[in-house]
Order: sequence, then C-alpha cells, then structure tokens
Amino acid sequence: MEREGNDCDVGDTSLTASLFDGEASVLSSTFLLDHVGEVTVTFHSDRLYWKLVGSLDNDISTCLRVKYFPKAATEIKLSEIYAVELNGHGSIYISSLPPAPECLLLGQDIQMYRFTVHGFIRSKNQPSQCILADYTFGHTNLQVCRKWVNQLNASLKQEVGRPKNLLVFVHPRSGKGNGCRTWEAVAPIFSRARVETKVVIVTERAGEAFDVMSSITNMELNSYDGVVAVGGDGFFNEILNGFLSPRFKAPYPPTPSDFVHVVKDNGDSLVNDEDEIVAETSSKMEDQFPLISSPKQFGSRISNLNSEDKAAEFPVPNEWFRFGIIPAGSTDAIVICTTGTRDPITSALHIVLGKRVHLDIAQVVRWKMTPSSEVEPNVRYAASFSGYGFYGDVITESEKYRWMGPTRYDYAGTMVFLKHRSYEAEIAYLDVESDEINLTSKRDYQGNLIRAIRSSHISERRICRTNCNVCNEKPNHASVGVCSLTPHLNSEETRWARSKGHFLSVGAAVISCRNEKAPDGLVADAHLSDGFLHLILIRDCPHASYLWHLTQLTRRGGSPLNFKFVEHHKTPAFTFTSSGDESVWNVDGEIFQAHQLSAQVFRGLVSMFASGPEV
Ligand SMILES: Nc1ncnc2c1ncn2[C@@H]1O[C@H](COP(=O)(O)OP(=O)(O)OP(=O)(O)O)[C@@H](O)[C@H]1O
Repeated sequence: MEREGNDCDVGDTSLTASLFDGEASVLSSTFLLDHVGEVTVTFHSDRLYWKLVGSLDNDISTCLRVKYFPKAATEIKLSEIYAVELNGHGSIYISSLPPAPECLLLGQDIQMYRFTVHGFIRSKNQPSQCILADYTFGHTNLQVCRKWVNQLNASLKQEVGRPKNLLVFVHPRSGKGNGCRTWEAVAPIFSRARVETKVVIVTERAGEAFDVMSSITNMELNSYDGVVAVGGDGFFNEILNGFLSPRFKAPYPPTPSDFVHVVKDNGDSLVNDEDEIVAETSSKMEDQFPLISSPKQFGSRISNLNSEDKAAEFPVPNEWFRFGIIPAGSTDAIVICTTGTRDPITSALHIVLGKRVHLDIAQVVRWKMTPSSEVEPNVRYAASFSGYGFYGDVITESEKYRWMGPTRYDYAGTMVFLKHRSYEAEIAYLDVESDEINLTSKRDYQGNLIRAIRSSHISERRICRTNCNVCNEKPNHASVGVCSLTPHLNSEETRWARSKGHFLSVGAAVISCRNEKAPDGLVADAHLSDGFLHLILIRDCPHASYLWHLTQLTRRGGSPLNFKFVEHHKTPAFTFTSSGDESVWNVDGEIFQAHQLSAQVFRGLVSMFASGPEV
C-alpha cells in the first residue's frame, strides 16, 4: 500500500494529512471541520467518515456546566453528495472544546485552505424531505485539499445516472406567481453539481411549452439527459404532451365493439339496462385501430421534422431521458407522489443525484367533442388524473378566478359543490381478472353492490413507496414493443364491464394524487407504475352524503371510497360516453371538452428524476 504524508501547522495544532491508495482505495487525512474541530477524515468505498481527534468522549461534553450532545454528522454516503468544491483560502470556525460543536462562545476563526462537501440530510419529521448540509474542511496545505476534491469528484463521476445536461422550462405565473424565484432558489444546486442547465423558455402564454417541446428536433433532444419543469401539474402536462405527441407511436385505447361505430351510425349513446355489467371479450387493440398519425392538440407548431432529424431517432419509452419537476404550482400532486414532499430543494436534489422512478401515463382519446360533432380522434396524455363532472366543473369555474391564485380552487370547489349537478353517462371498463387486483364495489345484474371481493383485499393494501415492490414487479408474460407497456391488456382474461347512470363525477387516477388538501390522495393505494388506472365513479347521491365523501378525502386515513354511491374499479382501459347535459374533462388540471372518449394506461412510459415517497 502506497502512502503519502503531508504535515502542516495551524497555530498549536499539528495536522497530518495522509493519502492511502491501493487495494482498499482508502483516503485518509486530518482536517479541521468547520464548527466541529479537528477530525480525521476517511473516504472508503462509498462513503466519507470523520472522527473527532483527541476527544475523550465523542458522545457527550460539558460547556459552562451544560451538557452538549454533538449533533454534527460523522459520515456521508457518496450517493448523498451532490458536489465537492475547492473554496480557496478563508476562515474555518473552530470551537476551543472540540467535542462540543454547539458551544460557539469559546471558538475562534482560523485561516486556511478549504473545500466543501455539499450533501443533504433527511428531515426528522418528514423523511421524504431533504435538507441541504455542507461540510467545510480546512487544511494549511492547498495540495491536500486539491487531492481530496479531485478524488471525490472522480468518484462522483462514477455514480450512475447523474445528469450532465438538462433543458429547463419555467412558468413564471405558476401557483402564486413564484416560478422564476423558485428556479433562482434551486439553480445554485445545479451549478454546484456541474449540471449544465439550458433555460429554454420562461413562458409568456399557455401552450408555449407544448409548442417548444414538440418542435425540438430529436437530434437536439438526444443531447440532453432530461427536461425540468418549474411549475405545477398543468405545466408539466403541457411539456409531457409536447414530448409524447410527435414521438410516441401507439395504438388508440381498446374499446368495446359497439363503441365508436354505434355513435357514428345513429348518434345514440351506448346504453344497456341501468346499472348493468355486461361481460364482453375485449378485442386486441392493435387489430382495431391504426397508429396515431397526426396529433393536433394544444398549439399549432408541431414541427415538420427535416430529413436529417428524421434520421435522428428518439425512442419512447426511453430509459435514460428523464423528467424533473420543481414544484411551483397550486397543487403539485405529481411532485408529492413522486418525491413524497412538495419541496423545490428536495426535487432539485433528486434531479442532480440522478434518481429514477417510472411513471404510468394515461392516453386519453377524445372521439367526439359534442354529441353532434364528427368522430375526430384527439389525443392527450395525463400523468395524474382525468376527471369529469365535479372535477371538470371546478376547473372551468376556477379559470374565472385565476387572479385569486391557489385559493381559486377552494372557491370554485364550494360553488360547484353547492350546485350539486349530476351528469348522465355510460362508462365501460376493462375488467381484468386477477388475484392481485382489488376489484371493488362492483354491481351484479340486479344492480346490487358486491363488496365482498374488496374486503378480502383490504388487508393487502400496499402503499407506493421508494423501491416499491408493486411497481418493480415484472409482468407474468413477456411482451415486446408497445405491448410491454400495456401488460394487463394482453391477458386473455379481460372483459368489458359497464356502469350507466347519473354521476356527480367520473374520475380516472393514474397515481394516488396526494396533495395538501387530500393527504392520502384520491386513491391511497394507487401506484406510480403498476399499469392500472383507478376509475372512481360517484353516483348521484344526497348532498350531505357527497359532503361526507369529500370530507373523507381531506382526512389522513379517511375512507372516501367506502360509500354505497362510490364505485372504484382498477382497470387498464375504459370508455366514456355522455348522454345528457355535458360537463368537461379535467386532464391533469387542464380543460378537455369531450362527449365521448376512450383511455388506456401505458405502464412506466416515462421516467422521472425521483425515487418515490419515503413512507
Ligand atoms: N406565461 C403563462 N401565462 C399564462 N399561462 C401559462 C403561462 N405559461 C404556462 N401557462 C399555462 O398555465 C397552466 C397552469 O400552470 P401550472 O400547472 O404551472 O400552475 P397551477 O395551475 O397554478 O398549478 P397546478 O397545476 O399544480 O394546480 C399551464 O397548463 C399552462 O398552459
């Protein structure tokens, strides 16, 4: 084992820095650690350790006859370090009682060369939240500091998946209008971590991010490791659609055989007897519909790719290309579900540290905008939630009060609740027979609710979390191409079931949709990447019962789905046809007017810079 030694003097303190290299790849030196004292620092395989030098008792010390417990950390994992920087010559603050770092009264400043290790610690109250933690080490020899910085940076470079180059979109008017300030607050984390960020756009209007994202050439996109959206769910949705619309070639969702054709022929909705579930074998979607050819939503500038760019492929799904969201919106449900918290610093750290989690994406296809319009498919992608009735009316109403900021949702919600409107519609959903699936309040042919199936599964509720078993589960059957994104459609056991009647709302949650108003979300046990939508049908019911359902949503541990008038179906695909007065759809917080639509979910279609909630 090779050994290098460096001796230096700081006042009365004699420091020895030693670099050990070789089989065990251990690096060890003695430094002064800011606010702590003299420490020996060791870097061994995946972490940095430090230990106070000359302390009689490392756990407890006495200062002015008060007992102090050293709070300073004593190690940091490489995976929790996002940057290491040389700081030049400057002061290191040292307590004269080394084992008592909190005892600041008796300390002194010492001038020396310094380097800082930038990392984070987890909040004790909220483990998903990361708090920045800097450790500044001082030494009288600049070369020793340099060696450490170089060694640590070389090791950080080996960390897999950390991005180098990112595109950034900022929505300045998101939420309370803090988009730019939010970006300015986290930008230093990216520059310290030496992640190049190109702020392509600070938007001036709705739809701009979609236009830019859909126009970027594949060649340019290939030079980035991902895209960061500074804004809310709606803003992310725009970027997601701009990304997927021109690049993701997938079949339309499967539908029951009478779906489009019946409507086309006579304009009637697809009705069977009220509250009836009809079993029907699903046809394979690839046989039914052509590939999506010309996405025509949002803006107008989907680029005509030139021949050079056509040659530059950008495959979707794409393992290395990821999306990050720095929360600045009004709800930020996607950030809360993917990082476990609503904190710009935590999100920025998840991005620079190169975390990865897959996210299901719903494809929502509008076939007819109004009862009299032509069949004209129009595709949207949703990452969190699509809802009709109550949810559509709230978003329509809230747009009138955008000036109120996030409180517009409370105001609009109250107004819509008071109106208590229900809408006649029919929903057909793919009923996938599997032990794993917690089928809930189904109806039998007589219209009686069947709840027995649900109760047997309640104890098995598995909440989505970091390294989630459900999301990481491989489908039983190996499928390839687009089919691998729709594993639950490929089963022979699927059949169409239907629900028809008057609904206060029809909702399809891709993820749990946790937010500050609904701490468990709309569906507590929804997963980020299990390939299922949670269809929630709220039938017309007394006003007070509906209020009770909404109240349950606002409670941690509430049971919003446990009502007679609530149907909850876990499904990979569904169709919807309105047959009376019309509401609109709310797709990830954006209005989507549709009389008839079909939807399916693609399992783990995109990757996020996140690791799931630490619950
Ligand atoms: N400069 C802009 N001015 C007005 N609207 C914009 C601008 N840039 C983007 N938008 C639109 O604003 C919509 C809402 O933005 P965003 O989702 O960031 O905020 P929010 O609605 O306050 O938050 P959340 O979606 O989390 O509830 C986006 O879908 C986008 O179309």
